[in-house]
Formats: sequence, structure tokens, C-alpha cells
Amino acid sequence: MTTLRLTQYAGGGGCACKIPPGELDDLVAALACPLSQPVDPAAELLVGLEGGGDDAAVVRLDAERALVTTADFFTPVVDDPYDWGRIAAANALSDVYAMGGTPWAAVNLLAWPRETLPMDVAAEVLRGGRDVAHAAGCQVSGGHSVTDPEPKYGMSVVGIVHPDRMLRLDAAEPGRALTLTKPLGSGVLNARHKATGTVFPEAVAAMAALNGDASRAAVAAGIRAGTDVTGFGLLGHAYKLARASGVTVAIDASAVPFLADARRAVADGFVSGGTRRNLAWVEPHVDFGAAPEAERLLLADAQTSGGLLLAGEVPGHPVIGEVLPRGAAPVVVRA
Ligand SMILES: Nc1ncnc2c1ncn2[C@@H]1O[C@H](COP(=O)(O)OP(=O)(O)OP(=O)(O)O)[C@@H](O)[C@H]1O
Ligand SMILES: [Mg+2]
Repeated sequence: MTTLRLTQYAGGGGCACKIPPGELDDLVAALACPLSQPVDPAAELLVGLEGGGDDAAVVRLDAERALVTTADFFTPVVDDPYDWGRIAAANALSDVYAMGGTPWAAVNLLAWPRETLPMDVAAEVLRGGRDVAHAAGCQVSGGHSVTDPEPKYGMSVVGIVHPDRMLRLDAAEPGRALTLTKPLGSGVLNARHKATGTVFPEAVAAMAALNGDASRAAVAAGIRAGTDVTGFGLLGHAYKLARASGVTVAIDASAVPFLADARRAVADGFVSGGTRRNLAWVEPHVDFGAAPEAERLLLADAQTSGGLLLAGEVPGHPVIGEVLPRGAAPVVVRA
């Protein structure tokens, strides 16, 4: 089982296989339903697709509780099936945390090439997902499985959030510090892993880590705006936050934490197509100053199961910039 290279069964890997941000914007814009026109008056939509959507949809249950719903699945990001399962589950649960919510129950989403990959490898993937969901206090109550030439795994997750204590994309206020709760670089290290088989344990640990503690700390600190940094990279998600909130997000490049070996991976050319598409999409909205190409690519690197980007300070996590009134560019990178 350990000699199987799961990443070789997929074109892209992890969150780098997402549909590019500009194309996704266009796709979902047509679906958006104004919050003022609920499909059912009983189901008050607090967060939907308006303005390009948020990390998850939120529907009110009552004055103190709202339902958070999200789904995420992707191709193998690492060769080890148990680790892939853990990473995919942490990533799926993350969108509930990115709304300030608590995951409640999840169902598995599995696509498997049963002709070419043994089912006991799939069982390892699911075991990894279950273990991480249980660590989050979340039930895995079922799922859905289909055959597919490319393996894919993830979860649909339901969570609960207090309607007045959400972490929204459109609530960032000027004057707030900007915090990032996981180091960047998983995209370039995953690209190197896919190409060479080299395992980066620090990257695996970061991707499999839950964003639960950071989310609870942020909500407790009074923070009400944030998102998770995934396939569109730090710059892409910072731009979405700036766009939705009508602010400028300033990033101090020297304060941004990186996984060990990430800079070397970029220098050695391990950059995914997703990262290059991210940079091309976000470039017109970013004032890069004198930042060199390698720095731009690192800041746009397509993350898998990245950390939370929060408009406010969270003890124990680095401040990487600040929220400013909207200036000439929605995102500014400072040296
Ligand atoms: N096929 C789709 N139909 C309807 N809405 C979609 C579809 N795909 C994406 N969306 C919506 O588009 C918005 C952005 O999606 P995206 O997947 O980038 O967010 P995300 O779930 O936070 O990403 P990540 O899981 O990488 O953190 C979300 O509001 C999401 O619900
Ligand atoms: Mg998200």
C-alpha cells in the first residue's frame, strides 16, 4: 500500500485543483438570490452567494443559532492515504470554522477509480477523515461514493454558529490588524511532493491541523471578519475580503510566516498551475511595490487547508498587516 503514489492518479492536487477564482465568480453570480427575497420566509438566509459568496452558507434557526453548510472535496494532495483523508477533512471542516461556527455533523464525499486503486486504500482515506472529524467533535454520519477515473475525497459539513458572532468576509473594518494562523507554502511543497515523492512532514502537519482553536479564539476576541486561506492563495483570499468589505488589505511581506523549504521549492520551480492562475487573477488588484516575482508567487501560492485570515488580533498568531480604508488598490504588499 505504501508504494502507491496517490498524487500520480490526479492532474492537480488538493485546493490547487479548484476552478480558478474569476471563473468561479462568473459561475455563481448567476445563482445568487438576494437576501431580501428568501425562497422560504422561514429560512432566513444570513450568508449566501451575494457579492461572490463566503466560506459557507448560513441560514438562521432562531435568535441564537444558525446553520452553517459547506462542502469541499479534491484530488490527492499527498501520497499517503491516511494523511490525505486527514487533510481533506480538516479542509472541509475549515469553512465552518472560517464562519466562526462549530462543526456538528459531516458526510463523506468519495470518488474512486476502483479498477486501478484498491478499496482498502479508500478505507484508509476515510479513516483519516473520520479521525480528524472526531477530533473536531463532529460526527461522520454517512456519505456518498461514486466511481471516477480520478480519486477525490472530502466532506459536506453542517455546523452551528451564533448569528451575531460570525466571521464574515464582508465585515472587515479599517483600523484592524490582520492575522494569519498557519504558515504559507503548502502549494509549492505539494507540487514538489507530487513531482519527486519527497515528504514534507511540517506541511502535512499544518494541512491536517484544525482551524478550530484559532476560530474560537478569534470569536472570543470579538473578531467578526475573516476567511480561510485555501486554493486562491493569501492574495486571492485577501482580495476577496477587501472586495466584500470595501477596504484595502495591507500585507507586510516580511511578517508573513512560511513553512520551511517553501522558498527553496519556488526557487527550484515547483509552482502549480493554480498558483500561476491565482497571481494572474489577483495582479490587477494588488499594489506589489518592488516585490520580486518569487515573493509574488509565494504570496499567491494555492494553499490546501490553510489557516484563517482574520481582521483582528489573536494571541499566539502573527499579525501580517492591517485593514485600511479603501485606497487605490484593494490589496497592498509592503516590503
Ligand atoms: N457549484 C456551485 N454552486 C453554487 N455555489 C458555489 C458553487 N461552487 C462554489 N460556490 C460558492 O462560491 C463561493 C466561493 O466558493 P469557494 O469554494 O471558493 O469558497 P470556499 O468554500 O471558502 O473555498 P475553500 O473551501 O477553498 O475555503 C462560496 O460561497 C461557494 O458556496
Ligand atoms: Mg473558505
